[in-house]
Amino acid sequence: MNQSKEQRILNYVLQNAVRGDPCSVIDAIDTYCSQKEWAMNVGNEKGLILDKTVEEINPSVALELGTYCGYSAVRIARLLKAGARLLTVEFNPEFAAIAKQMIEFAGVQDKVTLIEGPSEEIIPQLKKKYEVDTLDFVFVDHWKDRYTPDTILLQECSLLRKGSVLLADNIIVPGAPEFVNYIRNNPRFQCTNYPSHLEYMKVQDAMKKACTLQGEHIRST
Ligand SMILES: CCNc1ncnc2c1ncn2[C@@H]1O[C@H](/C=C/CNC(=O)c2cc(-c3ccc(F)cc3)cc(O)c2O)[C@@H](O)[C@H]1O
Ligand SMILES: [Mg+2]
Repeated sequence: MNQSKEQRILNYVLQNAVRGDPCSVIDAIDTYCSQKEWAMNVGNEKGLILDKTVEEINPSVALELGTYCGYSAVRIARLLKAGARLLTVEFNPEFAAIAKQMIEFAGVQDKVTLIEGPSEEIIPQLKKKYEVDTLDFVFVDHWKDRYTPDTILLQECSLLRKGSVLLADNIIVPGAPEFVNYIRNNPRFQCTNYPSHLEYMKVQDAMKKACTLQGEHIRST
């Protein structure tokens, strides 16, 4: 059976990157996906916005929704301080298997917990099963119509505290209009827009950062 695109990306990394060097893995994926086959990794331009956000927050506990091949998991994990961890959620078993190998080859497996399953099932398990108190940082990059329900679910599960930061990819392309509407009109979040370009393309895209202004829904007395 012929290989999947994701398998070809992994093979290119295994043959062209340096084991244990996350930057070489990131560069290899960007090289392959800009020269050979486009793929929906956050890419290097939006990746720099992701890097700066992670460095600014310096999270102890980070969550990623939509691992895909593990590109942004490696990008985030390489910046985490000792003892900090990234939980990344992926429900496609083939992509999860690719991402697992990508994360291990990059040498960041000690910082990354790859959880296979749908976010709507995993998020309610984070506190008890994955020993999460609250999340310092969440990178949202899964199905675009799931950004809003999962942001609501994170709040319902008391996983966001004052100061928790969400960073959402693809605000323009493919777009997440419902999420933009939800987050913009929600007094509990302070938003910042980061115009950029679609990975590997000269097409406008953007990321949106949403900072939580208050954690648990404080009942107004
Ligand atoms: C069901 C919701 N819960 C989920 N739980 C766990 N994993 C999930 C979930 N949804 C989706 N996933 C996984 O996340 C990934 C999906 C990401 C969706 N992303 C996009 O569609 C996307 C698409 C584009 C794009 C842009 C322009 C185009 F012309 C074509 C595509 C660019 C991007 O940066 C994107 O992120 C997959 O690995 C999928 O298996
Ligand atoms: Mg994306």
